[in-house]
Parts: sequence; structure tokens; C-alpha cells
Amino acid sequence: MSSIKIECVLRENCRCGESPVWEEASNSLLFVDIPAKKVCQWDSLSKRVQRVAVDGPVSSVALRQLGGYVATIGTKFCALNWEDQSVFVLAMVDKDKTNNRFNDGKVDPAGRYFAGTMAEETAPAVLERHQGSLYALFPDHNVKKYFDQVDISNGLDWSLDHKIFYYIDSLSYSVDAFDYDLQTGQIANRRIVYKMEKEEQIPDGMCIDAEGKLWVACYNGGRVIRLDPETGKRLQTVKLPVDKTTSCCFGGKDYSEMYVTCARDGMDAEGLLRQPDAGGIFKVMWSLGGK
Ligand SMILES: O=C(O)[C@H](O)[C@@H](O)[C@H](O)[C@H](O)CO
Ligand SMILES: [Zn+2]
Repeated sequence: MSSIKIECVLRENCRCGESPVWEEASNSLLFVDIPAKKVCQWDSLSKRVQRVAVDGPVSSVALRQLGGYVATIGTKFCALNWEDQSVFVLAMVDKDKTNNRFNDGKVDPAGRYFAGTMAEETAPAVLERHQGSLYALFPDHNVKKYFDQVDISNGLDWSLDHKIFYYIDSLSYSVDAFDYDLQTGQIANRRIVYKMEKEEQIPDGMCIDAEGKLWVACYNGGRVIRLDPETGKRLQTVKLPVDKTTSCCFGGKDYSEMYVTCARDGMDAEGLLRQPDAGGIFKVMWSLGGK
């Protein structure tokens, strides 16, 4: 067994930290604070943070090939110019659903920005149900709608051979898979690969590791879990000192570390006293010997 070290690298007090993305070129971690309407870039070398305020709840951020970023803000797919902090709207979805916003999003290996929507919450996981849909912004800026009836569109990623798309609708309490066609961006044949156990609570953000295993952040579960999508078995549990773990990504040197975001919203005063690092950015490190 290898040993694990967990460290809060940034006490950012995010209301709802989300969408951690490693930016190799700048050795930094990008993330958002959804209700605080900000996109952040934490430089892992200088430890400095840059924050860009936007005009709506920003639920995901991704790297753009041209430089700069793309982000989902409110119900809009946007381009974000980091230098002058300007936002350019690329497309809008759910025009008939004024209470909706985007939630988690990620870019597929062919440059399609997948992101799903949800009704705005009145409290964490309390919302009008079945209001969300899953979309993708294609490189030509056309938007494709995949399906609707989503409660809380959340974690997503692709298998290493790009033939499977993994997806989480949080209130289904499962991690699902679809066949994926990278050429066309089509999905098919939805099935469940993992059902959450009770203490694991609500499945939220997700990423895949170099061995093709899935890592799922468990909101209210204070942990990330490693799953084998082929057998449907949980392989590992990594507990964090905060309950509202929202998402995870690999980063750092050779992508050997994991970054985990979390939330403060929904915690009472006593909870915040017990978990003062809630809303911070956590780093998980494995000692030599791998996972
Ligand atoms: O982080 C997200 O994906 C949502 O925007 C959050 O609000 C929580 O996940 C949700 O409340 C728990 O399901
Ligand atoms: Zn999420």
C-alpha cells in the first residue's frame, strides 16, 4: 500500500468551488466559484491567485486552443480573455428556462465543450427537478442538445480510448456510461456503471486517471472515490477534511497529484468551525509506488 498526503494548498473560502483544470503551460490550477461568479487561476509555483469576476454564475472553465479560456456562465457558452478580462458570448441554451444555469462542463478530445444545465438551487441539491439538459458546443460554435430531464448535470469525462463517455446526473446517485463516437460526437446506449453507497452521498465532479479508472467527488461525503468502470467496483476511498467535496482533476508534475475543490455554502456555523478549510483547494499526493 502506498501512503497518501492531503494538504489544503489554498484557503479560498469558495462558496462552491468547482471545475478544477490543470493548466500545464502556467503550472497553475484553474477553478471557478459558481455563486461568487469568479474564475480563479492559482499559480502552484508562486502560490499567487488571479481572480476574474464575471456577470453570472460561472460553473465550468476549460482551456481554449487559441489561448484564453472558455467558460459556462449562466446559460451561456462564453470565451474568456484572461488578459483583458473580457467575456464574449458564443452561444446560449435553455432560453425558455429563465431559472436554469449551466453546471459542470469539460472539453472532449476533439474540442467539443460538453456542459449540462440544472434549475438554480434554493439550497444545495434542492431544486425544481428534471429541468436540465446536456449540451455540447462544437468547434464550429454550433450547439447540440443530447437529452433533457436532467436534475443536476454534473461530472463528465471520456475513456482513454475515447470510446466511452462517462456522465453523472447527481440526483440519480449513479455514474453512467454511454458509447462515444469521437468522430461525430454522438452518444448511445446509456447504462449505469456505479451506484453510490449511502455514506458516499451525492456524486458530483469526476475525472479519469492514466489507468482508465474514474475518480468521483462525493458531495456531502467528504471524499473522492476511485472506481473501476469495467467491473463497477470501488477500488479506493480518499477522505478529505471537508464534507462538501465537489470535483477533482489531476495536475502538477507529470499529473501525479490530484486537486480537489469543495464548497462552503450549505454549512452551518458549527460545521464551518469544525471544517475551517471548507471552500479551499486541496492537493492529494501519492508517495512513490503509485496509487
Ligand atoms: O457543484 C455542483 O455541481 C453544484 O453546482 C452544486 O450546487 C452541488 O454539486 C450540488 O448542490 C450537490 O448536488
Ligand atoms: Zn459539480
